Amino acid sequence: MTIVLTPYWSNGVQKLKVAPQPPAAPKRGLIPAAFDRDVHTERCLLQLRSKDKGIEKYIYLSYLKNEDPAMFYKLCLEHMAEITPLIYTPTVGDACVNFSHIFRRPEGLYVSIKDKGKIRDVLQNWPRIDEARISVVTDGSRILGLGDLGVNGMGISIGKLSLYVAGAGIRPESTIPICLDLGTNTQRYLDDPLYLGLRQKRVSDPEMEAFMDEFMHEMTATFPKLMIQFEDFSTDNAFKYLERYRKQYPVFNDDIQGTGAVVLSGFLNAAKLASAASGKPLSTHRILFFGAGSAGVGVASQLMSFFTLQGLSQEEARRSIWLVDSQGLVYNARGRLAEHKKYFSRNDYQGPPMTSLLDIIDYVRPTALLGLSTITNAFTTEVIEAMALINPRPILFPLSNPVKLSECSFAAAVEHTRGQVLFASGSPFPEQEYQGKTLYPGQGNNMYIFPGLGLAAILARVSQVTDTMVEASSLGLANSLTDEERSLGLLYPQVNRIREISAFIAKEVIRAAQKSGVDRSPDLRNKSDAELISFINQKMWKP
Ligand SMILES: NC(=O)C1=CN([C@@H]2O[C@H](COP(=O)(O)OP(=O)(O)OC[C@H]3O[C@@H](n4cnc5c(N)ncnc54)[C@H](OP(=O)(O)O)[C@@H]3O)[C@@H](O)[C@H]2O)C=CC1
Ligand SMILES: CC(=O)C(=O)O
Ligand SMILES: [Mg+2]
Repeated sequence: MTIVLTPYWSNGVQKLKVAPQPPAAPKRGLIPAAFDRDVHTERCLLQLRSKDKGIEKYIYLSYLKNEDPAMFYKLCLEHMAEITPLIYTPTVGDACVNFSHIFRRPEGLYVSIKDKGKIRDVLQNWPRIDEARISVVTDGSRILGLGDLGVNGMGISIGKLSLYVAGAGIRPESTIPICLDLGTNTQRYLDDPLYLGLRQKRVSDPEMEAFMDEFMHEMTATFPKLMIQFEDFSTDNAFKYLERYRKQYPVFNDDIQGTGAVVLSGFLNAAKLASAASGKPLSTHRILFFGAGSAGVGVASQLMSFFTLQGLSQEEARRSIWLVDSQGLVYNARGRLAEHKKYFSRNDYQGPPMTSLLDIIDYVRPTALLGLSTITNAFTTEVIEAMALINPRPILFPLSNPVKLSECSFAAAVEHTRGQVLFASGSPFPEQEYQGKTLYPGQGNNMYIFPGLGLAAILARVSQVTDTMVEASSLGLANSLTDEERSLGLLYPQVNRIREISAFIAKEVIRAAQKSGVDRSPDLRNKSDAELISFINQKMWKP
């Protein structure tokens, strides 16, 4: 099927034309004599590879996506490991920072505080209302670890949705990237004549709240079959709006829940290998979080709820987790704490503030150190060596994005643990040779989770996203490692299998939705697992 998108900014007419199958042959003279679609795939790849800089490759791929979406997604699927870092982290970080400068043409929906009171009118301008199934919504206030990028955050919604299409076969015309323009507190953007957003500071909390209530209400009224992913909201708002809407609308927060799921999955696979080396069971793990924001606390909560399922009491599970923030170890006697840190705040430490990560490691003696802090190279040589001294196979997950903010590189982790590290990072690192052996880094990034989770939510037409669905996505991912991948010591499956993995995750999530009673596709209940997988595969859009 050929999809022809009429440029909707050109004449105010917004429509999608779906050409009948098979597409009409091109008119004579409009295509060169030797043009061949397969050869053209190679041509596009060569053009992409001829560019030196990541950002140039990003711009080329954006152009390709707009001009020839089928070719763009074909390249994504056939060269997933090469292209994902260009359309997503780390390159999407550069693209967002420079979004107003590299901007070519509008893509997605911009809803601003000036639209308050008439948000429905704005949403109704979307050209593909009936097809809309999934939206990634950001307010640009915490894009990756890069801070408040204002309306430039649109790049992250676009990037995540490209992965929905490539990774789970969501139809391209069913996706809506949205950036809410509520101002920005980043002065250099306010001063930049090319900046594309409103030139005002961020609105107050009550103003944002009223805006968000109207926005969510109108989204559901306009797009009744839409699933919403909240992305890269600043910490307080990430927690606040997830809690506010999660029982009312089909919505999830990728940074809290998607990250929780992906890290639990990698942790489980790492913990098996660590336990095999130490002889200690899963219940004895001690997990230190360096970074206690939306991602850190989201992951801590996910690990904790898994531990309780494994038979630990609530208190035992809570006590296996320590948080560190910009002020050091998080503990009750330290004084006033942000709401989201309170649950994991320690009540068993009374001393003076403990700020050095080395001291904290010495005190906690963690089996796993997880970085979600945005602090580049916070896992110094000494920190990595300290972890290796305590553990035969230390678990080190520097998860901050993009790659320049990673708490350590894979090379450093391998070198300072003498090849024993169990490693996953948020952005990709190259493999390493160590003593004649190739070691592979894991990529602990929510991109393994949200495509399958979102696809399941769409197919089962869920009314809400439950904790059990998120957990099912995590266990589905953990269980999708093949024997070959396990024998290579991988913690996550190879990304070129993403569609197969997404289908498996989607099946698990649909089953969890059915158990929770939040599904609204009764037909899927009668399908066997094999039938369900085959149904999911058949529903995936293929370029
Ligand atoms: N791999 C993945 O899939 C994902 C990765 N991430 C990455 O995680 C990172 C954090 O995201 P998020 O949690 O939303 O951001 P937040 O801003 O909510 O959290 C950052 C945390 O790091 C802490 N921190 C800052 N400076 C230091 C320091 N010097 N020492 C110790 N802790 C410090 C902050 O402390 P304080 O609370 O005191 O300010 C805060 O707790 C980002 O880089 C993001 O890209 C996020 C989601 C998914
Ligand atoms: C991966 C992701 O969601 C983040 O870094 O924010
Ligand atoms: Mg994010």
